[in-house]
Amino acid sequence: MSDRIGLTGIVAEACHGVLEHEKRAPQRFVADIVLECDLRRAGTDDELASTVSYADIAQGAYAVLTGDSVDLIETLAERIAAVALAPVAVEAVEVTIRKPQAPAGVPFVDEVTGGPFVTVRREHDREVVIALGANMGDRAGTMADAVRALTAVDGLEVVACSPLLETGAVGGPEQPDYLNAVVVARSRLAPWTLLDELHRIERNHGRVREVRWGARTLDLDLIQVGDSTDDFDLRFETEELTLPHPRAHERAFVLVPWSRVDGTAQLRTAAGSEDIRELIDGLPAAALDGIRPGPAWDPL
Ligand SMILES: Nc1ncnc2c1ncn2[C@@H]1O[C@H](COP(=O)(O)OP(=O)(O)OP(=O)(O)O)[C@@H](O)[C@H]1O
Ligand SMILES: Nc1nc2c(c(=O)[nH]1)N=C(CO)CN2
Repeated sequence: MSDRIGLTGIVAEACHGVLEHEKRAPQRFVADIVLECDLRRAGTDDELASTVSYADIAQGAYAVLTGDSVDLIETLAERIAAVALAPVAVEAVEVTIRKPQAPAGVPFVDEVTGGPFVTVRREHDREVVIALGANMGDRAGTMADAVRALTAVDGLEVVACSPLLETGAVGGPEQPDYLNAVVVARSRLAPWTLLDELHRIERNHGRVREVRWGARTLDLDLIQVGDSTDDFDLRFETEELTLPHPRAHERAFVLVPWSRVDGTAQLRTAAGSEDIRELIDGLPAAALDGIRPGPAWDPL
């Protein structure tokens, strides 16, 4: 993503360094931070929640610079990168730490821009679970095309894909059976950017939204974003996007293919993290009745 938010020249006097006297006599440290994020949404809705508060990042970085004394500017850069990467909108960060008064045995050009520096770049790599469904047209062909389209999304790396399962339609009007599958991927993208990509792929496959839960050429749902160790980006509730998907826990056509691609997966429900195998075991027998193997495929 080429959109960026920058903070240059955050300056603090602090006691970081390897040498004994650096631990006692404060010297200057300067941090420059570049956040890579998709700013299209914020540019349209004018909402702070769609972007990152640069003041929060600046204060977080300053707290690291003035916090615990460390030996290396690498450590400062790593800690500030972790702070800057935390907001859900941020895809990647670049952090530069300068030490313009460093005791290096040589003069530097000035006391702000000279001296040694380190730059680190870190990007998000969150697990993403995507459910696919189709019950109109060439279902298997469309599903395979959709997986290929997912592999072509910049910032999304498809890791594994479940077998195709044939499932009876749940809810909505009378309609043909579905093919369903689940893809597990990793991504640096913000969840709303991912949703935009899913909608684009749906549109390219003739998806129209007329009847709720009606028949469709292709349906791509974002089931969950983030790993179980994350705690800042797992839950997301806006008008256009709810994460984890609010109906995933009760849908055999999502849970069963997901369990085929990741048998130990957990879904974060309102009740906490739940083993998807336990969720499947808790479904009424009727929910599992209509699920059977679909055609063989190898879309990756
Ligand atoms: N986690 C999510 N994944 C996909 N769409 C979501 C999600 N959360 C909210 N939505 C919103 O739901 C809207 C309707 O999506 P869609 O047409 O795929 O619904 P559906 O498949 O008929 O029903 P369901 O939402 O029960 O799966 C989308 O426009 C999207 O903005
Ligand atoms: N079997 C099956 N039933 C559904 C499906 C689906 O993918 N498979 N999707 C729905 C809305 O997303 C509603 N009902």
